[in-house]
Amino acid sequence: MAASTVAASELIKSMNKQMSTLYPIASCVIRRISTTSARRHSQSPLTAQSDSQQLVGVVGLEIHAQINSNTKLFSGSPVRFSAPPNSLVSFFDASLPGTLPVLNRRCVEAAVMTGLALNCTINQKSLFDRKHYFYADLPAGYQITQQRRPVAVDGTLTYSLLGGKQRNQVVKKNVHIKQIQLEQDSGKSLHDDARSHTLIDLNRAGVGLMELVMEPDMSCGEEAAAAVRELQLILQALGTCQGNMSEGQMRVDANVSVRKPGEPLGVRTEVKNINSVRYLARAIDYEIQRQIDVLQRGGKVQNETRAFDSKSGETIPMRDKEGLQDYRFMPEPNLPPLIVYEDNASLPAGTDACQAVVVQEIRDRLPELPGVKRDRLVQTHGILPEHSFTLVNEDGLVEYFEAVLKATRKEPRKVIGWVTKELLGRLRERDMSVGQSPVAPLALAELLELQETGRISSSVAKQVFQEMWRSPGKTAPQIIQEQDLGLVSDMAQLHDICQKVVDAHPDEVDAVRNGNKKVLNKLMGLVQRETKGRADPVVVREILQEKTS
Ligand SMILES: Nc1ncnc2c1ncn2[C@@H]1O[C@H](COP(=O)(O)OP(=O)(O)OP(=O)(O)O)[C@@H](O)[C@H]1O
Ligand SMILES: [Mg+2]
Ligand SMILES: [Mg+2]
Repeated sequence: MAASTVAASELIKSMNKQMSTLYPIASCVIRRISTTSARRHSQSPLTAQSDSQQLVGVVGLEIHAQINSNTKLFSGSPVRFSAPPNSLVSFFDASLPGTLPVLNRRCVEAAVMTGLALNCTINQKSLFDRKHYFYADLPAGYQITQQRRPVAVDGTLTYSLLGGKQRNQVVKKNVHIKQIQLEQDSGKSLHDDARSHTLIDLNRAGVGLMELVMEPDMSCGEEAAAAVRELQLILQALGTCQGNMSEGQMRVDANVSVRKPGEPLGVRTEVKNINSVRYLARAIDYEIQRQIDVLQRGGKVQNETRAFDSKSGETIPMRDKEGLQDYRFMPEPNLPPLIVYEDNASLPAGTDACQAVVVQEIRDRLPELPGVKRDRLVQTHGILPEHSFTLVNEDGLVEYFEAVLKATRKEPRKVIGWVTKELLGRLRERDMSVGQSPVAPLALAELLELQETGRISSSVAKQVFQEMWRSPGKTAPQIIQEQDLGLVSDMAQLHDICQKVVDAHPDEVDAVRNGNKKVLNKLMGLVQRETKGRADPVVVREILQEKTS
């Protein structure tokens, strides 16, 4: 109690001064890392070797996703990342006496939409509860959450891994979603090691979260990483959470245990607050191996909360022991049950439709989800499944690809290489988004069209693309004209160049005449060198064949 009382009183001062408050409390690890896509599924689930061969990992995740909303869950304070400390704090967020929660409809709609996208049952009536714990960054001494009856239950997340010998087979897996509950975020404690003090920032206090609780259906870090990555894409497609893990918009608690298949679940540990997909995979695999080692040495796994240390790659016990905590759950007295309606027809007479949450309206607004998008891309454009993953993984790339396709006759299977290698490769090198590409889709389409209709060779097309990248706004025809890169169409000139090459390489010509057709490619390369890649390879081959026959 003491800690939260101090936090609340000190906060008032800090709200006036717009500066952070100092408290001596437990340290807090803060990491900033970039989001990465799940790696390929190259290994089988972790298992113990030799003597206890059948011990396998069991993984269940709790994911806190920050709801993409302008204001907090129960107050009108704005939600913004990296604002000055304690500048986005209302009296309610600071838990001043006499303040009451007002539920943000946008947050409820986001949770319902997320539930629908994950095939959940939406509870027509859900309830809010108080969960008590005492940290300086939780000034009320409790968090409002949904323990007894959450807004959505019993769903499924389908995620994919790339497996098989050639790593291009899509393996689909399911993880059950136990529930999605609405709850408040806490503030942030930032430890100042030098002064042994902790700074409290309440900007995040009261921000709306969806906690998604998954059943323990996964068995290794790789699966968990793929599931979280898929969830991140789904939330981003829905717009219900921006999913930026490095900004803490998605934080994962990994519950891990090991057991022999068919036996009851083992004792779990909970690795808290992991904010990168890559670290999640590493933390889980480390934890599975650690538990196997403990059991193999005859020890027992403790039900405890752990943290992942990204430097050492290890999980380490945290000071608070989850098992000992009593949250003293109680119904939140200041909020009525949350009621949502299936459709407009089920609204009680006199209800203002604009104030109600109507499930059917939200269902009608569901966008195309990543899994559906990938299947559609493979089916309609005939591209490989792994290319559909690359496209969907990169924000805006599907739209870019399809805009190029619309404006060129080039086959999708040929366009995909340009988009995923030439374009995406360059964007990644420079850490740029698709929206920042200096080459617009129509400009790329124009270039590809010139190649498709035989006006330039494929090697020239690559040169031109490089130039378009370097000089934004310059079109392909402009560059081709300026640098005289168009195909050499003068047949007499081509014959002359080919003749020169043939005359200068009698040994190669003999080899071709003796049936070594590969040497013809060398001669073609020499002609291309002479023409700076501007000769039509089909025509050059014909001329050379004639001259070496
Ligand atoms: N033996 C187990 N091994 C691995 N995961 C487990 C095991 N038992 C439960 N889990 C997972 O642990 C998580 C439990 O989450 P839940 O929110 O229900 O409870 P909690 O962790 O006690 O609460 P809190 O929200 O306070 O962390 C679920 O994701 C579930 O799948
Ligand atoms: Mg939980
Ligand atoms: Mg938990």
